[in-house]
Amino acid sequence: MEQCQLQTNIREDLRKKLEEIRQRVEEVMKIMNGQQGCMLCEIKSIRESAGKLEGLISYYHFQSSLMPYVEELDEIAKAVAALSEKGHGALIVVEKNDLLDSLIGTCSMTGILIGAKISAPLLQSIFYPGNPLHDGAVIIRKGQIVAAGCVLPLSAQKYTSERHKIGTRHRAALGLSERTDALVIVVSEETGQISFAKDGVLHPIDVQLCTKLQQSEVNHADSEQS
Ligand SMILES: Nc1ncnc2c1ncn2[C@@H]1O[C@H](COP(=O)(O)OP(=O)(O)OP(=O)(O)O)[C@@H](O)[C@H]1O
Repeated sequence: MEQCQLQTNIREDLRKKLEEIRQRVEEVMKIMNGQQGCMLCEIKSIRESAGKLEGLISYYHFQSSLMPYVEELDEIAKAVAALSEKGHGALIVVEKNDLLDSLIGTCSMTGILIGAKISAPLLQSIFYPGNPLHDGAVIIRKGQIVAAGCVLPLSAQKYTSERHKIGTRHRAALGLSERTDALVIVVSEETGQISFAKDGVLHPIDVQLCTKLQQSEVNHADSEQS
């Protein structure tokens, strides 16, 4: 994982969530030692808190791995948060050092060249259901949406590490991330879950939570300045 400096409020939130988990683990230990209580309920809470923690850390990891390659991270985050809220499926590839020409336009039988500046409204319209380009992946290179409707190689993996069965959109994200250093963002049409695939691993992320946190960081900085 890249070295990253955590924003103060994100670090605070991580600390709170870890503390919540620690307290729950202590409760489970007490129940094991004879104290009255519901062990299953405590375990369920630990799982929920760990899931939230994973979503937050994943988002931070997502941000820090993309920052050197795209300046318009906020536009991408806004677009995926909106797509997730509306239940519109999406697949967005951010090219890093490995060139993805073989997937794009003239070098491929699929994919339509676009060549437009990255913007949240454009990404949302591309993945609007029924739009001729909504199937397949968008490819982002150096601040531009270079192509849409691109077909990615599928991974042979059919399950995530939690043994959840995954469909072809997620397998396409994994497939490209297994073969190149690209980071691939997926929004599930079925669940609205936002994930990213990197180095052959799929990580769920909590964009809404982090958007709120970033907003409160900006407000906090503004109020400190005034
Ligand atoms: N090889 C591929 N390259 C790019 N996009 C693909 C590829 N295979 C499937 N897709 C996209 O995924 C869509 C089908 O998603 P499917 O429901 O099978 O997968 P899923 O992982 O369960 O996703 P969701 O959670 O959104 O339903 C297709 O309509 C297409 O847009």
